[in-house]
Amino acid sequence: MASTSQTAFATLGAACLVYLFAKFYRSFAACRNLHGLKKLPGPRGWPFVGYLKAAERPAWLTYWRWSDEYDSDVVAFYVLGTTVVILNSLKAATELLEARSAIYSDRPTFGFTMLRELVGFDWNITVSEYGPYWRDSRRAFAHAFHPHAVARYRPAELKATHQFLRDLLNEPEDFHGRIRYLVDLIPILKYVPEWFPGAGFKRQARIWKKEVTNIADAPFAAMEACDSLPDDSAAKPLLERMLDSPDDPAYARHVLRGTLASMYIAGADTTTSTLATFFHALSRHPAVLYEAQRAVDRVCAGRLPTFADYDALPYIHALLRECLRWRPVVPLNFAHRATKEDVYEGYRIPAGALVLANNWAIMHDPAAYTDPEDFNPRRFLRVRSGEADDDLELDPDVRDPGVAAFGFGRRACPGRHMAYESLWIAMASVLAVFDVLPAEGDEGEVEYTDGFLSTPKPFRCIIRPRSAAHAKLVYLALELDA
Ligand code: HEM
Repeated sequence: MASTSQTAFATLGAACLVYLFAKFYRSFAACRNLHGLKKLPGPRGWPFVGYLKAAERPAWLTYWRWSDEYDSDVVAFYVLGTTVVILNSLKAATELLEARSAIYSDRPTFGFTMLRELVGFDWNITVSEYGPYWRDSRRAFAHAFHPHAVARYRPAELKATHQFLRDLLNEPEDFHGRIRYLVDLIPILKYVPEWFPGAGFKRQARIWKKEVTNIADAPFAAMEACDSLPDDSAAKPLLERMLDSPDDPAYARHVLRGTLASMYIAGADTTTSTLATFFHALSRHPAVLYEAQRAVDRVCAGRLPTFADYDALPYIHALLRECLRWRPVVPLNFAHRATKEDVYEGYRIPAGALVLANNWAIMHDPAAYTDPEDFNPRRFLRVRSGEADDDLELDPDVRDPGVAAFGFGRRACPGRHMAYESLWIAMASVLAVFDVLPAEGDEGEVEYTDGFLSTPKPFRCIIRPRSAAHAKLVYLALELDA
């Protein structure tokens, strides 16, 4: 006779099966035609479970191809009870994620339970639900990183850039290691100890939890240990804000701790990867290097660039835009979750659907960018009217890739202004001093990772000063900074 425990397990198992069947059936039924609305086109998969096949990698290219196959800029598939919607055009992404951001600003729970609950990652605003904690953390971010606030970090960015140039003079072959200096430019991270793990860590949940707690604690503890924070620290406005809200100091502390750590998690690899793309692109496109150097020389002959040159160097803005566009570090935008059922052009988007903008497709759209696979900063420039051929300005008719590179709506990247400015000064300064050339035997295309973030795999290039006089500019600038 079966034991009581066997019977209990069998009953429990049957109940689970019935529950799962009912859940899948409900979700499956939910994604069929309702109220006369059309069902989003896309691969169908199996009854109840849906499309279980892993998309051919990189996923953003596969999803983009589906737009041709199904003749629609919005495609969808259904997997284990969840509808995943891919937006392959800027029109669809802005219409849904920006214009209707009241509906599309949540993050998925599906797949994130482990991160949030088991690993204790719930303080990270990138994955946090659209609720009070997220709102408070975003407010804190806005306080430190709104477009006007970021100007306060410019002196620190300039000094750090000069030190970076010195490191490139001394150890040009270690440029991969050296571009990590950008992480220190996320200003509070000056107080983060060196052992601090990178965003790419991958271990089991048990080990993670300890590390994740460290990540959240380290910047905050380091900040608290400082008697007084310098003005160029992003933590300073955040701390002042916390002191301004004495109602619930423990909660304010919790928000601040999570906000500081989120800056590192979301800001480190994204920024350094864009700078690595800059070295990659320059080393493979000597004509662009030459043109960019000429543009810098015309404005800054005999000195290093500063932020006072920001408007006078449109070529550097074009170059930075092209780096963000050509090899986007977030090719498939982080998923937004629909909190309500919605209708887009007669198609039904069920509540709970995950909606992903295909940033790659938007930034390689041939209707917006001619020959999108070419690396060509000139696409963003036009000759200033009535001026000489080399007097260029940004062409307002060419779509700024920033509309997609930093995401959409209420979840759009809050660090974008700081990231943009620190990359701009780094690129202008490198061009003022260095030639960037392919290393012998390493002239081909560089491979990129195809995960959550797409970053260049290690590659070699030659970074050498344009002349002794150019190298001297770096030492002069360092003396002035001291
Ligand atoms: C080149 C550099 C960067 C790029 C390309 C980039 C791109 C992005 C993208 C595509 C998103 C997703 C937006 C969405 O879901 O719609 C995002 C989110 C985010 N980024 Fe950035 N980012 C960069 C640098 C930074 C920096 C320097 C910081 C911090 C100082 C930062 C902090 C964040 C945070 C906290 C989020 C999550 C926002 C939320 O969920 O509400 N990022 N970023």
